[in-house]
Amino acid sequence: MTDNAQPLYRAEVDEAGYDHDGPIIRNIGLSVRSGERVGLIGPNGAGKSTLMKGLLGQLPHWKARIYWRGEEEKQGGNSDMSSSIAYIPEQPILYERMTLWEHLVLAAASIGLPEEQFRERADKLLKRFRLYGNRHEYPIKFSKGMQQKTMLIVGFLLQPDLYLVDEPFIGLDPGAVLELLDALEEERSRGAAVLLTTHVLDSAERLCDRFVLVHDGGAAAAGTLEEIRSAAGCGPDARLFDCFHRLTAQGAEVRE
Ligand SMILES: Nc1ncnc2c1ncn2[C@@H]1O[C@H](COP(=O)(O)OP(=O)(O)OP(=O)(O)O)[C@@H](O)[C@H]1O
Repeated sequence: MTDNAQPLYRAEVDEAGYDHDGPIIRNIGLSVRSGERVGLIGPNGAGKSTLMKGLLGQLPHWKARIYWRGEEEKQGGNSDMSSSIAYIPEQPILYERMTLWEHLVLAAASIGLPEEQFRERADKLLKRFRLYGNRHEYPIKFSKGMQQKTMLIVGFLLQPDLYLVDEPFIGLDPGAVLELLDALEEERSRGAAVLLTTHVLDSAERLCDRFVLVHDGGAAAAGTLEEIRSAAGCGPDARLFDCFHRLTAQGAEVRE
């Protein structure tokens, strides 16, 4: 590790899965600092979504320690962690009888966002993701990409300290991907941290400061692109894509 700043968020996961018999995830450690973007990458079925579900408290079997600003999170504790995290899911979660604008009003109310700030942020995001003209329509009737953008707008509206984002690039057109990368860059400048899962390795390489490569439920490598290259035995110009293929063919386990 080159940076000694304390992580905003750290998870040390011993075991995670859907029942006690066969954990899907074993021994993965990951951390995110303020202003940092960390990519969870790995082949289909490696365990990325399972890990994300665990971090969100949605798994039946979860043996892990979570630290927020250096303090271990205890169940029933009164830390500000949960109100400081926004989750942007891959499968949109939408209310059937609410317009896009009403989704935004509800999200803003959940964090007590003042009216003026709400309108300013909402208008900017709706224009940025080209849904301003659709704001009084029902997202349940939107295309998949428009629904994905709706989830992004709701997440960005909240301006949390940490974003957990599942497969943000799938379903977006190239213009929307560029807007997403720009929006994430702006959030980084504000100091927000991002932990995302993705298969889109060229966008991940462009965006992320560090990576955790999940393979067979463990971490096959973790670190900056340079560290991933070295773990994969790749040269200094190797793309993340090439390292990914080398490492998923090898399968050594590490703990960050
Ligand atoms: N609800 C579930 N119940 C039991 N097993 C599950 C469930 N969801 C996923 N799994 C299993 O957990 C393993 C990891 O799946 P997971 O969805 O976490 O992979 P992933 O890395 O996100 O894959 P992908 O890139 O294909 O989305 C797979 O073997 C899968 O069959």
